[in-house]
Amino acid sequence: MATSNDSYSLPVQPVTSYPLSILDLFFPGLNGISAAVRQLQAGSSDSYAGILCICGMLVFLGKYFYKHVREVVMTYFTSTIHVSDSNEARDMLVTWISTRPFAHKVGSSLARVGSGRGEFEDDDSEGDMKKSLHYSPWNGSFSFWYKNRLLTFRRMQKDSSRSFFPKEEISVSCIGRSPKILRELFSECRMEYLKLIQNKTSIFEHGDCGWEKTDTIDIRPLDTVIIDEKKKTELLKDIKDFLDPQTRAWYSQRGIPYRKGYLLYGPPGTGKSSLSLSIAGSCGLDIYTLNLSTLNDNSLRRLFTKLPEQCVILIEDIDAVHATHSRQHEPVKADQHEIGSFTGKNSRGGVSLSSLLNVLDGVGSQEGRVLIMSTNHVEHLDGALIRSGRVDMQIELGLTNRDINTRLFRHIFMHDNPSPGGKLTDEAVLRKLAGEFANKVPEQEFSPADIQLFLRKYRQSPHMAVENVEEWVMKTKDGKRQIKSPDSGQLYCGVVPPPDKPERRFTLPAASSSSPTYDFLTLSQPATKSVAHPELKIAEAHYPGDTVVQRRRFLE
Ligand SMILES: Nc1ncnc2c1ncn2[C@@H]1O[C@H](COP(=O)(O)OP(=O)(O)OP(=O)(O)O)[C@@H](O)[C@H]1O
Repeated sequence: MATSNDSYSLPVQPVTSYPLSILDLFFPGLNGISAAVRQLQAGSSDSYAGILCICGMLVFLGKYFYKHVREVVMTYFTSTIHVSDSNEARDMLVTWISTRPFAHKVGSSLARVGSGRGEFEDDDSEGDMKKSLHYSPWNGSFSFWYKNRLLTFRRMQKDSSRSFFPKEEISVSCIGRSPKILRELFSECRMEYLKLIQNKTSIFEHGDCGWEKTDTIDIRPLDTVIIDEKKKTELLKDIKDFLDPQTRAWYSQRGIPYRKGYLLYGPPGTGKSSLSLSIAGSCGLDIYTLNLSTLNDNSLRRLFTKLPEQCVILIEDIDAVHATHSRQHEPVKADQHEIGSFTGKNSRGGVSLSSLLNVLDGVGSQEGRVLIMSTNHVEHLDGALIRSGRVDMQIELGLTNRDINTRLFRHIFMHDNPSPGGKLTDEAVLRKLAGEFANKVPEQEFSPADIQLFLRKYRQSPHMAVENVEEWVMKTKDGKRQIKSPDSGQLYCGVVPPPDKPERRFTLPAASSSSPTYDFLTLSQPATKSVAHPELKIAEAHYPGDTVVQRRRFLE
């Protein structure tokens, strides 16, 4: 009986060998395998079990061998360059890799709809822009030849359990201790990338880990922003002069902080954002947009320290946050100078005015940056925020006058816009029509956005635009006329519905509530002022008694 039992089970024999126990510390599981091998040697198992044991042993040792040899090779015989997820070096490398034929053949790819950060476009979607697919190598590694050297590209998803957005680890390695070939590769990636983003403006927003590029758009030519030419030229000259390398030396020799600040102010739709984008593009600078209401003092400081040497920082609607408001007209309460106190969204405490002033021109403030702040209410801003030194130039962008109306007309009906009756090539006709149009539009009544919206409707026919403008003026003025509120005596403005939509009423929420998306049109609650930007799909209301600006998207 005892004999038959022996043939089916491996009697566990005590393993007394000391050295193997110590080895088990380094190679967990090795003890068990060696015991099995010894039993096999002792002839206590059948031949299949023996083969299995040997295979298991080989796999086990092979795994350790490969891991350690790889570690040794990677440490002592290769060079690697890593790129950070949020840095543009990553975009340079992934763009280069993604556009090489070998990248199209890798087994694991990341697919994205829309132009991503360096993905190559699917051949099948060529010509069809709608939801075009883009691919790039993902979660794996592959080798490729570059200048007769074998390089390895690795792109892996990091453990993203603690982050909402998956992060990546990207590197390129080569055999040999010199990273020269890798630097040559990066240099080529950079050159190609610069060519690709030529005539483009990159837009960065802040996320969990600092700045992230969210978009790359074509540079908006300055002549498409129609404002007072003198102001535009003066602004452009001032920024170009500031960016001149000699200016930097001049500033440093005199101990003047090398920074610039501008304030653009005026009613909505007068071109503040458009001018900022266009100026940045014309000067070859990227735009970093700052949303103060999502930040606290620490995150604001961190973001400013991570800004590149030369860039535009854009803070739009700076008056929409309480901390920037003038302290002269109101008693100062503990929380009153905290951004975010209105929305209550910033549970971490918001940004204080002192911190904001500090990052703008304190000791640790970034040199070389161009700050552009925009506001609809310059009168609300704290004097400290816009004092000389912090803001070097204030530019008012106002409602249209005769000159602007004429130029807006000419801009829309430029020669390359064919009219239905043939090409509008006669400059004299265009000049005459523009003059007639401007005569019919009252000055200081409409924003350039209003005028542009009207002209776009008739973009095929300048004649029709001139014919219909008076009616539009009357209707629009009617809609904008001020109405006495029966309840509070506050004045507020009605809002004009888009021409193709029936008027609908909605109730503005109380200033403190966070209301969902809703249709806009006629106010049923008094507000000091309300404005709709049909083009931007936004309605905004300024409440009496406070300076909160409510902006809400309205439905299509
Ligand atoms: N001066 C202008 N020249 C050309 N287009 C303009 C001008 N002003 C406004 N527009 C057009 O109107 C739209 C809104 O403009 P923009 O966002 O620049 O205005 P804004 O002053 O920044 O408004 P807001 O104060 O609401 O942010 C854009 O499509 C822009 O092209």
